[in-house]
Amino acid sequence: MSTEISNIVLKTENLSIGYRKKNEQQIVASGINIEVYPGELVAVIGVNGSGKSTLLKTLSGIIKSIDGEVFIDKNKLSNIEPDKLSKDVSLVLTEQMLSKNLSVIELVALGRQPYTNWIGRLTKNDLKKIMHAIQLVNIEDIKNKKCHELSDGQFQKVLIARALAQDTSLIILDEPTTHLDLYHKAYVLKLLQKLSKETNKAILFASHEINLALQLCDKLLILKDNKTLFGTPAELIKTDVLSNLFPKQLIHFDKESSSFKIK
Ligand SMILES: Nc1ncnc2c1ncn2[C@@H]1O[C@H](COP(=O)(O)OP(=O)(O)OP(=O)(O)O)[C@@H](O)[C@H]1O
Repeated sequence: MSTEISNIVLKTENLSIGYRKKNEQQIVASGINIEVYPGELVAVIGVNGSGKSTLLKTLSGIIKSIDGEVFIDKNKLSNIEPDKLSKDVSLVLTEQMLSKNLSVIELVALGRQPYTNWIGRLTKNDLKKIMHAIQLVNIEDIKNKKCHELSDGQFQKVLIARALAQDTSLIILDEPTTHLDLYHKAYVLKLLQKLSKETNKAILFASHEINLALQLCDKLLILKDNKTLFGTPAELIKTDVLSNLFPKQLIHFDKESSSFKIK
């Protein structure tokens, strides 16, 4: 086994995702085979309803897969205890059920929950990790503000800092650029790219920002009509998957500029 293979953070084998209702199965996507290594930034791309959120929920253990396997740090996801999983994977969801009455530093500190004792006392090491996470996303100037005082872009950075404070090898984010303007979309995705390289964490996110993802990500997973394709931007551009992603009468993929254009 090569060193690279032995370092794999996330791997899926013939994964099928979807929902079970009584005796019925609704398969959303199948044949998902991905491999994500430390320091890689990976985007999950697909039209509305293609299964991006379902996949992220499956990879983070919120819902069970229909078939196939997920491995996190080479352990079968189904065998990982919840306590251990919260030290392996951090999850950033768009609609956070969090009290926005918390200050920024208090919210980032929640990332240390898997490590603190039952009264939640923070050790010196916890405080060090919290301050380091705040520095990494460059939010020192707002650390004492209440979360309800923040813009959507600032709040997204705080959620990313909380995931960093959780100190997991894998960070999963569901649509981290929702509600952001073009500058802040690019800023947040560029920040994720920088963090993946600086911290050597694997970062996987679902997004509709395909042009940005093609420029910034190491690999992309495309979900389309229950099928999936995984590869580097260069590999995917060589195939027809991008040209066929949207109805051609409105949007086409320009191979020369590696971006989507409106007709
Ligand atoms: N709890 C659920 N039970 C049954 N089916 C669901 C459930 N949640 C989602 N679905 C269905 O699964 C499919 C994929 O939904 P999902 O939310 O994963 O797509 P998505 O790619 O994240 O969409 P969007 O881009 O709109 O956020 C859709 O057909 C949706 O209706």
